[in-house]
Amino acid sequence: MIIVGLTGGIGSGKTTVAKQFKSLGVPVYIADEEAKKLMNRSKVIKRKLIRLFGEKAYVNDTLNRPFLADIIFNDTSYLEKMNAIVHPKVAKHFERWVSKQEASYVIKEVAILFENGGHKQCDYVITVVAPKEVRVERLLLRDNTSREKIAAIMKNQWTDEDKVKLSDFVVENIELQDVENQASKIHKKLLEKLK
Ligand SMILES: CC(C)(COP(=O)(O)OP(=O)(O)OC[C@H]1O[C@@H](n2cnc3c(N)ncnc32)[C@H](O)[C@@H]1O)[C@@H](O)C(=O)NCCC(=O)NCCS
Ligand SMILES: Nc1ncnc2c1ncn2[C@@H]1O[C@H](COP(=O)(O)OP(=O)(O)OP(=O)(O)O)[C@@H](O)[C@H]1O
Repeated sequence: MIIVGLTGGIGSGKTTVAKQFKSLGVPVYIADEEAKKLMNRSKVIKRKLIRLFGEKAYVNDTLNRPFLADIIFNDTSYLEKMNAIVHPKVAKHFERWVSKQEASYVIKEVAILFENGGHKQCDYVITVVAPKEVRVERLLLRDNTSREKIAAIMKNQWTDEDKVKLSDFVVENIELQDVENQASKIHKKLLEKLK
């Protein structure tokens, strides 16, 4: 199966672009959503996260997101340790999901791709970009968050410039209407390449 990674910085519009591909009939795997489900479901992950972060990692058996966010986005060593627990399980889950798909290609939407070398497991990579300030404003509208938290998350992510250099396709997410056109063009190009 051909795997197309779809990445971009926080608030760039990955999920918005992923929806366009879904509406074109492409199977889409949202790694972040699946990771969170696994973190709430897998006994092994739970045990390891509690060992790493303490009992507060879960409240009423549900992942304590604000508690974890405070730690990992301010201390890279914890971010790396958490990723080492969660990401291999997500990779396995993705493999199982892929094996069940019937399509020319699948999209894997993933926030962290170049940062951990994950692009090497993709046949093509699409990066979604938007100016930093636009992304911040969108996130402030969407989430109950702060500029400080967004800045802390951005610090752990590559710049758009560096991601674009290693990407096969780039979506500039400014106007929604235009995103639709860009996604359709990329879809056609991918189908052409895969003939
Ligand atoms: C740490 C958690 C609990 C914080 O939850 P919170 O609701 O505060 O933040 P949210 O999930 O909206 O993430 C905000 C942004 O942080 C970035 N981010 C999330 N997880 C990670 C990570 N493991 N490494 C680096 N950046 C990350 C993404 O850009 C994301 O859009 C949550 O992000 C999480 O469960 N992360 C682990 C899942 C994961 O690894 N996802 C990313 C790639 S698959
Ligand atoms: N072109 C656009 N114009 C206006 N708003 C947009 C546009 N694209 C995305 N948005 C909005 O910006 C917010 C962030 O978009 P989206 O959730 O798709 O980004 P993301 O990269 O998946 O975010 P995250 O990194 O948090 O997972 C959402 O509320 C979305 O509706």
